[in-house]
Amino acid sequence: LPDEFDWRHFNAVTPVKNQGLCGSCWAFSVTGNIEGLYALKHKNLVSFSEQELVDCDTLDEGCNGGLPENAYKILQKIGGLEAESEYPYDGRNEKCSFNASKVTAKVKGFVELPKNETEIAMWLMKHGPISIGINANAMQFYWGGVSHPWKFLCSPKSLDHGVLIVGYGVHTYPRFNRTLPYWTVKNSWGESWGEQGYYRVYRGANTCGVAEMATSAKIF
Ligand SMILES: CCC[C@@H](/C=C/S(=O)(=O)c1ccccc1)NC(=O)[C@H](Cc1ccccc1)NC(=O)N1CCC(N2CCOCC2)CC1
Repeated sequence: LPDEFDWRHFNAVTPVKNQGLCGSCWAFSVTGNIEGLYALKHKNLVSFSEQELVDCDTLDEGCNGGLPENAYKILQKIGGLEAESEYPYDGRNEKCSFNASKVTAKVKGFVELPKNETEIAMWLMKHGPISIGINANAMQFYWGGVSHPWKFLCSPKSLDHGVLIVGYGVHTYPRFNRTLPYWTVKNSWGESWGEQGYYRVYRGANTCGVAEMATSAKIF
């Protein structure tokens, strides 16, 4: 396993987005995963529609929450995702205006990854960015660096946010002769949050439950 890897270096990640005052983090986690898969398979980075999921995913609850696995199931059923440009984001629950003829990314299923961070890193390198559930407790007061909260402050079993792993690396603190392995996580709270919209969290201890619900779509 190389020391670090980052899909942003391979044009497989769109710019950081902002979900606004809508609990649609789960939809951004899914579009980020499919954007990566699509970019790698079709050599074309397309921004995909979260609003389609908010409005049309009847298994989930739009701005009131959802789960990536439900989204993959619905996308497989209706056909797939339209581009952001075809179905732009409004950040509120609206009537579904899905148009099957405008589907760009066709979804054929999904996979649940093993709850093992080494296997997740290997899968990431081979296939692309991964949707995860995470406990966001340590994200609300995050200002940068490698987040490594104590377990009792960020239970791996209390997942409440959907985000996207785009890479991993090791941060060295030469002064203390310490190295901290981390995941690079794309959030959907805008570019002014965290490290230009990104969150680095300790890798190797299932911190905040990063390995609890790692999933990916399968696309044509
Ligand atoms: C009100 C919904 C808030 C939203 C994210 C909002 S948020 O703004 O990103 C944020 C997150 C954390 C702290 C502060 C702010 N959270 C979700 O959508 C989270 C995301 C998540 C949780 C666990 C694993 C993976 C992903 N999901 C959820 O909130 N839910 C999961 C699905 C559940 N449904 C119940 C009925 O049957 C169908 C499923 C509803 C609650």
